[in-house]
Amino acid sequence: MPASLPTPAAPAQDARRGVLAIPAFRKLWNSMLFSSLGDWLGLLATTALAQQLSGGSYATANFAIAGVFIARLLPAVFLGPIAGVIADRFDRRRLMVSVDLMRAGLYISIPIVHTYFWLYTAMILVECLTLFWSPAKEASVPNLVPRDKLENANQVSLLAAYGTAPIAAILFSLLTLLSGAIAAISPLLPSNSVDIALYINALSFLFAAWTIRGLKEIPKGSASKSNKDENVGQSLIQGWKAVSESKIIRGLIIGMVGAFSAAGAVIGLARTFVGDLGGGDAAYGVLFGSVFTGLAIGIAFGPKVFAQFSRRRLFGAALTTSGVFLVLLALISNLVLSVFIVAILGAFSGIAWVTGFTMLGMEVTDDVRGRTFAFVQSLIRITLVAVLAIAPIIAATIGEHRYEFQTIVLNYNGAQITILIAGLIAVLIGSVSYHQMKDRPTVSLWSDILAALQGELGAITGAQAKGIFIAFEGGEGTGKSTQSQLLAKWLEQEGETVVLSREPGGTDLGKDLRKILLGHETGIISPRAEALLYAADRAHHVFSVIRPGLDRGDVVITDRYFDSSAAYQGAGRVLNPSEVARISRWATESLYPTLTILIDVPAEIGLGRLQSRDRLEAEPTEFHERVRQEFLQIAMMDPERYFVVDGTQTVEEIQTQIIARVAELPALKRNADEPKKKRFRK
Ligand SMILES: Nc1ncnc2c1ncn2[C@@H]1O[C@H](COP(=O)(O)OP(=O)(O)OP(=O)(O)O)[C@@H](O)[C@H]1O
Ligand SMILES: Cc1cn([C@H]2C[C@H](O)[C@@H](COP(=O)(O)O)O2)c(=O)[nH]c1=O
Repeated sequence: MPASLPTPAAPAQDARRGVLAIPAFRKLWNSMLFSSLGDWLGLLATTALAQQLSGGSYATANFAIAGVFIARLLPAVFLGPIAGVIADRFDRRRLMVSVDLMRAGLYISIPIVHTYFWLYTAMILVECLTLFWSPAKEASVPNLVPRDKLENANQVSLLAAYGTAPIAAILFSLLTLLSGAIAAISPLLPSNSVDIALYINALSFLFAAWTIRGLKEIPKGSASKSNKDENVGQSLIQGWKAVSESKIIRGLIIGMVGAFSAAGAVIGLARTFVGDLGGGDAAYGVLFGSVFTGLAIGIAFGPKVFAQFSRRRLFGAALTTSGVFLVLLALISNLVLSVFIVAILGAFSGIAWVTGFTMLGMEVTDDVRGRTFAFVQSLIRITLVAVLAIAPIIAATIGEHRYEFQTIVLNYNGAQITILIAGLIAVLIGSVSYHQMKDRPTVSLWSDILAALQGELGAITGAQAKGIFIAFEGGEGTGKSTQSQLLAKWLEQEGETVVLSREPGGTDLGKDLRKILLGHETGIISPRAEALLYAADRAHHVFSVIRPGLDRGDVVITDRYFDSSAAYQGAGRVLNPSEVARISRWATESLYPTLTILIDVPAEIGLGRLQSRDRLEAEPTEFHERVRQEFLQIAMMDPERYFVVDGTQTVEEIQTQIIARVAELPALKRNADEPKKKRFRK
């Protein structure tokens, strides 16, 4: 126990506003906001233009739209990694201003030239330029924002990048509806909504150039060298080597690639799909906007709504649900319903997206995390290009079909059928992912969803810690103290710094609470008061011993933690274990152990090993048997985080099994020294 209390982390509530309060960053953010809005508008306009230029041919329209997406993605596949290195060699502010001016010029030229050739050429050039702009921007942010606000800066940057998509969609739809009125104001103004959108896009880049020009805070000269000098091929090979060892990561990547394939099919076919349903550019804008609105809702609220749900299950389940809605989208030929369906589809895709990336960050160890992300991103780009190229070919090959059943006439065109196939593939991949990563095999998905919505047991939501946190749990006399001491010794021999503590009583305050809680002289305490006293001990233990130890990178072992409360005060005292667990989650700010070792012994045997009995140990055997069953239930819910060991074996046998399990933990020094072995949680 440290002599003085650690300084608590500052509450993060105001952090997002904080970063935008920095004037230089706010200026850069404003420019990002406008150029992202313009960019989305440009994307909608160029796809609509591609369709206009097709002259009404179904096949040509599909290929033309796909061409726009491919033109936008292809440069990133080949030029992405090199562009970062080149950008680092130039003065960042000048580079960004020049790129913005050139992008503006290119967007102005598209409606003037008005040919397919120039549309694609301009798109490729814009993308190439953006590949130089983005690393220059990334490198500039740390110059404008203090280190501790970098994460918030990333959050608000993402908000600018994706949050503007639905606004652009609304704007595009409005432009389509108001283009006639705009042209009536003056003959000099363009009458075509696509042209207007492209000019607005150009203006947004001019605004960005003007803003960045005034950002004197960006230091002159070239940026420091980034670590992006691996090409896509190398990144793929290195990344695959790193991830191929883990079933979970494989499941995750299969799922993410599946999600992006389905998304690619929808994006690539959306314009023709809308056309098939009788909609025009305005409807396309609305549909596009509702996907992104759904996506934003999924990203923002999904993790909160499903906070108590196993992330692994959530990922597969969300992906499968998106697939189901994709199938519905293809089958229901109704434009209005489609808008709602794509919003829900987008929300579940958003949940899968955010859960997938969060898990990737959590499941992969620090030394290979960057590489794994680079691998996944390269794979996603390649998948998107492939799907955007293949989906329209399939749609065009299927062509337009009309089915008549007596009085009912059904029109199913290539776009719908391709979306249907994409939906079925998403359902299939989602189910594979779900089964690859499924935890808690004995708990049904439905009961898990219900429990999660009620805020029950089971999820891993706490902030990431640097060190390793191991908890020992079990009934009385099961051998927790014996085994935790033996494990601490073994870990120290392995070169780890170990903090061995216990509950109740791991702090000075806790020692006093322990006396109250376990002393016979205390007599009967109300079960709720008892639960709160244990929670108070735990809150202070986490705050002053466990968290600081983990922040230092130590291995923290605790003899009992929050499952004891769910078992003793919940099942033992017959309170609701879920409610008791909720108090513990609040007390610990959802700090979950990396691994919980449950030593299981029939209550009678454990009690028989004790020399004397304290206030709780003195409870009847039935009380302790309820406690034992609750522990077993909790462990069954999350078999990957719990290791249940039969405590009736000899001390040595138990110790060998515990060491074998702990030795697998990827964050142990011994595993970091042997990078080829056991890098991931299995
Ligand atoms: N595997 C075992 N077989 C037989 N006896 C054991 C075994 N492990 C521990 N013991 C003995 O049982 C008693 C209780 O062990 P220990 O204190 O390690 O258990 P505990 O789970 O921490 O108990 P409590 O919950 O009461 O603190 C001790 O006398 C210990 O020597
Ligand atoms: C943490 C915790 C503990 N208890 C009970 C379980 C035991 O009877 C004692 C602790 O004694 P030990 O010898 O240190 O195992 O307290 C509980 O009822 N609730 C809890 O949260």
